[in-house]
Amino acid sequence: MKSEIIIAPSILSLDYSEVDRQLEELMASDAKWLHFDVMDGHFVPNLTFGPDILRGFKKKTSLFMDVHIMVDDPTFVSKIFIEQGADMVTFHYEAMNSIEECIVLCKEIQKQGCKCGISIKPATPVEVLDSILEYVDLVLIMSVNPGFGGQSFMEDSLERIAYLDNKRKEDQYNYLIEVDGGINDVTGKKCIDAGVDVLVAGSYVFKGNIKEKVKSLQCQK
Ligand SMILES: O=C(CO)[C@H](O)[C@H](O)COP(=O)(O)O
Repeated sequence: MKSEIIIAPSILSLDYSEVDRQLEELMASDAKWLHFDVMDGHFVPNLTFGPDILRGFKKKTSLFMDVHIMVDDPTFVSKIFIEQGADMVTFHYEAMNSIEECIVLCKEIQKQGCKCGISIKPATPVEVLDSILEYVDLVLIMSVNPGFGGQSFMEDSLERIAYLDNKRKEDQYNYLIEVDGGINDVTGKKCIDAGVDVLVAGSYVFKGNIKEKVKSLQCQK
């Protein structure tokens, strides 16, 4: 069955001097999700948004709020973003002590009425996630080292995506596969062919005509 690819523009690359105009363009585009990169300056070497920013965006748009927390304390941070209306919270395997702890947090997030994703950095073997796959709503493959927009896509991410897609078919799991980092019309197509459902794109979407850029990423799988 064919399904539509979800495009999740990352507000990391949004031009904050043009925020109203860019948000209007986004809402007029085919993008259904908005991707929030929350960074604490410690888990990754960059510092970004707190929950007030999410609350502000919620007043302006009904786009699905996809919150990726790159922080040392996902238990605390997930809670405050859920309180402000996150629809999906994705935390990092590397920020937790064990996969068992990840499963506990995943269930806590879902109990709070929010969908839960798990993410891994490029250096982490994808197989570490095997035992959490039955619980999560989404798996996010980082195709750059997290921290900054504008980096080049790591091609070996395609094997990791294909692994998750095969596993999902074999074991009849329902999670979405998302990829983030260096996504454009060329790398995005490769990811779709490998089995991805959600493309996060920052600099590609926000540099140029937003509606056209989103459209160029959108195709059937
Ligand atoms: O999570 C991120 C960085 O850690 C960003 O979402 C990602 O890098 C998107 O930016 P770009 O599309 O410019 O690569």
